[in-house]
Formats: sequence, structure tokens, C-alpha cells
Amino acid sequence: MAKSLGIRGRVIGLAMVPVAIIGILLMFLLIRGKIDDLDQSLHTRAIAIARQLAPATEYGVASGNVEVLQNLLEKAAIEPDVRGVAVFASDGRWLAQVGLGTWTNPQEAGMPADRIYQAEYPDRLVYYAPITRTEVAVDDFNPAGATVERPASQSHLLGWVGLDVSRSATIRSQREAIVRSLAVLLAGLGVSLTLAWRIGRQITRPILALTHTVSRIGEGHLDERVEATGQAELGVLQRGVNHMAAHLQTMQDQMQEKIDRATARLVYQASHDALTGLINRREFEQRLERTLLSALQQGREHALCYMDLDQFKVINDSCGHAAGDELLRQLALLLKSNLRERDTLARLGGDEFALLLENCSLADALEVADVFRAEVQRFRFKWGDRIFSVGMSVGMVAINAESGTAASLMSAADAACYVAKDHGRNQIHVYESRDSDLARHRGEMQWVTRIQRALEEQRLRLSWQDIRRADGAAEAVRHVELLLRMIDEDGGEILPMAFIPAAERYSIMPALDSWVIEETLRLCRRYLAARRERNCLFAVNLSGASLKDPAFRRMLLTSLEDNPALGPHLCFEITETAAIGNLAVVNEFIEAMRAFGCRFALDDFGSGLSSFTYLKNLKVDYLKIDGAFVRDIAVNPVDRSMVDAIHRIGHQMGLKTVAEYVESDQVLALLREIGVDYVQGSGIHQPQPLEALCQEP
Ligand SMILES: Nc1nc2c(ncn2[C@@H]2O[C@H](COP(=O)(O)OP(=O)(O)OP(=O)(O)O)[C@@H](O)[C@H]2O)c(=O)[nH]1
Repeated sequence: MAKSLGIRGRVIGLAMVPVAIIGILLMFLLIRGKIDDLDQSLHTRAIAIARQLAPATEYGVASGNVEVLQNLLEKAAIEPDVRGVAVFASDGRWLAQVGLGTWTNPQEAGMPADRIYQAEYPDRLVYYAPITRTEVAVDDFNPAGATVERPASQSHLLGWVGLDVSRSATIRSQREAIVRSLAVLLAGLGVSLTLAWRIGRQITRPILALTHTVSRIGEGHLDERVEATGQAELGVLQRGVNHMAAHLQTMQDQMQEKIDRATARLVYQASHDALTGLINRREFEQRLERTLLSALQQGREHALCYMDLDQFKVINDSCGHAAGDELLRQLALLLKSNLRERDTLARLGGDEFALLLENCSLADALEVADVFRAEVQRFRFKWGDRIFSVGMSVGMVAINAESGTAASLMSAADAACYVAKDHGRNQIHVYESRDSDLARHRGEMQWVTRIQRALEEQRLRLSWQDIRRADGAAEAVRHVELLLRMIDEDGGEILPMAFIPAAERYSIMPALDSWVIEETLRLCRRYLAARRERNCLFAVNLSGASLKDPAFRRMLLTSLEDNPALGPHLCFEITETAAIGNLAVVNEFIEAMRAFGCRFALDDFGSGLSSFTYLKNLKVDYLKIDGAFVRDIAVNPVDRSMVDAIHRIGHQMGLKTVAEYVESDQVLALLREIGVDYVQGSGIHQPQPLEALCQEP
């Protein structure tokens, strides 16, 4: 209870509790004293009356004169508080009585004969005083004739005087005393309470003001202050609270400022590209939405350009990423400086920029875009002692009342940019929905999705096809080429020529080649573990993109370092175009793989027609003659001569020749005639699922 009291309640309690205790004690003592005094005075008066009455009745009792006794009793009965008086004979008989009185037979009750007996009742006191005869001895030698009381032992009991006195006056006085005392006590307590209340208020008012201020500060009203009027500790507390609030307010202001700055920075970062300071794709798309809305609602005409730098990777690859970054920064500045007030330029990511030309017809937009393209072409990028020129391909799409969504506009501009690249780069292509180039692009994009899903859903398989000696002789080591197949959603087999072009164009080849290598290594391990009679040389194709990909090369190197025994069982087939496009990298790779005993074949040789010069520089073991020449040697003498020439040059260089696409015995016979070492094709061996190879002896 005390815990729930406030400060004011406690102060009042502190003042009132002792006052009340002392007051009640005093009242008790006073009332007690008063009651005792009143009782004592009644008792004294009654004893005095009884003392006087007893000897006075001696004669009446002794003589049996009731009249005398009655007179005496009437005189006694008029004394205050006397209810009644009575005289009893020594045998307890009642002799006379005046007034009320409830008597006991004194003789039967054994009342004492030598002293006054008192009986106490709640409303009255009753006294029995003995009446004795006094034997008077006359002393002849006492000249004054004075009487001498004999000793008590010589007294003779004559009877008793009964006196009944009422206590009602005493009780009334007692009640009055209690009421008065209580009134005084209550008045005292009331005064004390008022004083305690006032003192309590004086103490608690500033404290309550303080608690109010502190709770307001706690609620976040940091400008709240308390009036610092207190002295001593209270003053210190009030000033301390004000100081604390001021400090908190300053800190909050500083914190708010920091939060505002950080928020502004985050908002900026969320909408801008960190490298160039241009707006980013997200922000650009939002602005495009607004622009599209104005085209739809107000019939305005705008244009969207998708700009992609040409061969940007060359800068990254030859000078490093920092150079690429610097080029992007400088080009962003260059493009920005050519911007009109109402145009929006953004970096979408990588080397892709977007330009939104508002209130601009397609013809005007073409002019503007060409200015941008020409500026980029004129620009020279210096990095160290090297100077680069850059091209930029632009895809453009008109934004008008017929346009679809912002997303479809972006995708149309992107597709148009792709066509600009496909047409030789550094040019502008305007999107038209009936564009056949765009249709092809869309077809490839669908393949990209299907390949990625096939990889995720593990719907890729390997087939194998024998590469046999052309003369039909058996070989100690079996030579097979592993061929990639995709299984479509319905379980049908898709040949690589359907999806490889899209995979090459959209950089999925390293992922496909990684899958092929992993499968081949697994197969090779299983084959070796089975300890067959004939060893096997597994030939797999590697794309130019994979050869250029450092991560892919690292993966292959690590796999062979972990399983060096597999090296002599692997043959990598590289196309002529892939090898020539990356001669330094390919040669380095061949060196590294040869250290593990791997062999190499130059695939589709002859298709590039730039081959012979490079052939000297490539350390390969096999030369695979492009099937396009082989297929028709029976009917086309030029093709036959080409195959013959390739074979002879290959042999001159110490290479084994392989003819692909051998589909008939007639072709096989001609190849034997030419002297080609190996043959491969449906006329020799139809590709088969991998399981069949594992079951072969
Ligand atoms: N330095 C740098 N390079 C980046 C950044 N973002 C992406 N790239 C690289 O930019 C290159 C973009 O390549 P692509 O546009 O596909 O190819 P490209 O060489 O420009 O060839 P085309 O576009 O076909 O003409 C990739 O190699 C990315 O790794 C970047 O912020 N800084």
C-alpha cells in the first residue's frame, strides 16, 4: 500500500501517523484519568455519607425508633446521586428505607462488621456500613468527663446502613469527556492534515513538474523544459534535467541530420550508377513509364535509344577492368555533354547506355543518336601509352500512342541494338515489328532459356560415335567422339546444331562445355576402372568462348591435376575459327594440357579458308577435314581436291587426318584412295547413347 502512495501521500502519512498516535494516546490517558477522578469523587462522597449515617442511626437502631431512622434517611437521601438509603438490623432485617435501592441481606451476605463494604454495578455503587454500639467507660479520674472509646474489640454490631448511589451522572460526565476529547483530537488531526497537505504540496509540486517534464522528454518532446526555481538539491535536479534534455535535443538534431544525409545518399544510390553518376536502369525505367504515359494520354512522340559499346571487352581484357571503368566514365561525360535539357541518359549496366528523347520525332531522334554515335567514334581513349577508338551500336524505337509497355519498349530497343551489332556494329538500327533479323534474335533468345532450363533440369546427354581407321584395320586404342544432345520437355532428342549457335552468341558455351567435361571425366574414370581389353581415347569439342574463359581453363586444369591418369585418354577438338581467334590463349592451353598427355584435334578444318598459315602454329595431333568437303567428294571433284590437299598438307606436318561426314561406302573408298587416316560419319558408325559404350567389350 505504502509503495503505491505518491510523494504527497507519503509526506502526509509521515506527518499524520505520529500525530494521530500521540493524540489517541493522550486522549486515552485523559479520558482514563477523568473517569478515575469522577469514580473516585463519587466513591469518596458515598463513603463520607455512609460514615456519617452509620453512627447517626445507632440510637434509632438501638432504641428501635423507626421514625428517627426514617428522618435520618430522608436527610441523607437528598444528597446528590443518592438513589436510596436503608437501615438493617444486625440479623439482616430491614428497618427503614428511603428512595430506590436494590438491597442484599447484609447478615446473609456476611457483610463485615468492622468496615464499609462496597458492591459495584455498572450503573450504581452500593455501600453497607456497619452500625455499632460504642461501650462508653466513665473514667472517674477524668475530670473533664470526656468519654474514651473502647478498643474495637469492644464494639457491638447493631446493624447496617445501606447506601445506593447512582453512577449515571458520572457516566454522563465520562461520555462528555470522551466526546470533547475526540472533538479536540479530530480538530488537531484536521489541522495537522491541512498543514501536512500544504507542506506535501510544497515538496511535491516541483517534483511532479519534474516527473511530468521527464516523461514528456521520454515521449520524444525534447524541447520540454522544467522551470528551474528550486533551491539546493531540487535546483540541481531541475537544471540537470534541462541540461540533459538540451543535450539530447542536440544529439537528436545531429542524428537526424546524419539520417537525412544517409537517406539522401541511399535515395541517390538507389537511382544512380556509382561509376558514371548517370541514373540507373531502375530510375530510367520509371522515367520511361512517365514518358510513355504522356505519349498515350497526350499523343506525344518520343524516342528510346539502347546504346551498347562495341568490343568493349577488348579494353577490359587488354588493359584491365580499371581501364574499362575509366573508359565508361569518360564516355558517360562525353554523352552527357551532348545531352539536351529535356533528354535523359542512363547507364543500364556493363557497357550499355539508354537515351530517352522526349518530344522528339523518330527522324529527329535518328539525327540526335547519330551525333552521339559519331562523337563516340571520334573519341580516343588513352590508357598508358595505348590509344583506343570505340564504336557504339544503337537500337532505336519510337514511343507513341501505339506503344506497348515500358518493358516491351526496352526489349524492342535492345533487340534493335542487337541487329545494329549484327549488321557490323557502330550503327543505328530502328526497330520495326516485322524485322526478320529481330525474329531470329527472338528465336535465339528462346533457345537461351531452353538451354538454361535443360542445364538446371539435367536434360543434357552424351552420345558417342566411333572414329575408325580408314583402311579398316583394328587399333589397339578405341577412338570415339562424344557428342552433346539436349532432351526436350517431351523426351525428344535435340541435336547441337539447333541450340549451339544461340549458346555461342549468348555466352552459354562455357557452361555447356563444363558439363561435357565433367561427364567425360566421369565416363573415363568408369571406363578405366572396368579394365577393358582396349583403352579408349575420348574426343570432346571445346568452343572458342570456353577456351577464352579463364574460369573454365582453371576448372579443367584442376580436374586433371586431381586425376592425372585421365590425361592420355582425352582428346580435345577445337574448331579452326576458335583456334585462330585466340591463337595465343589456345596455344598456351594446348601446352598445359599436353603436359598431362592430352591430345588435340583441329576440327572442321577448311571451313575458315584462312587455315594453312595458322596450321604451323598449332600443336595438334589430328586434322579433321570439314564434313562439307567430304560429303560430296564422290560427285564434286573440287571437294575431292580440297580433301586431298588438306590431307597431304596435314601429313606433311606430321598430323593424322580424319574425314567427317562419311555417309557411304563410295566416299569411304575414295578416302582410302586419298590415304586419309581415319573416318567418321553415319556410314561408319551411327551415334549411340553412352550406355551402349559402357556395355561394349
Ligand atoms: N570495366 C568494366 N567492365 C564491365 C563492367 N560491367 C560489365 N563489364 C564488362 O563489359 C563487357 C561487356 O561485354 P559485351 O557487351 O557482352 O561485349 P563487347 O565486348 O562489348 O562486344 P559487343 O557488345 O558484342 O560488341 C563484359 O566483359 C563485362 O565483364 C564494369 O562496370 N566495368
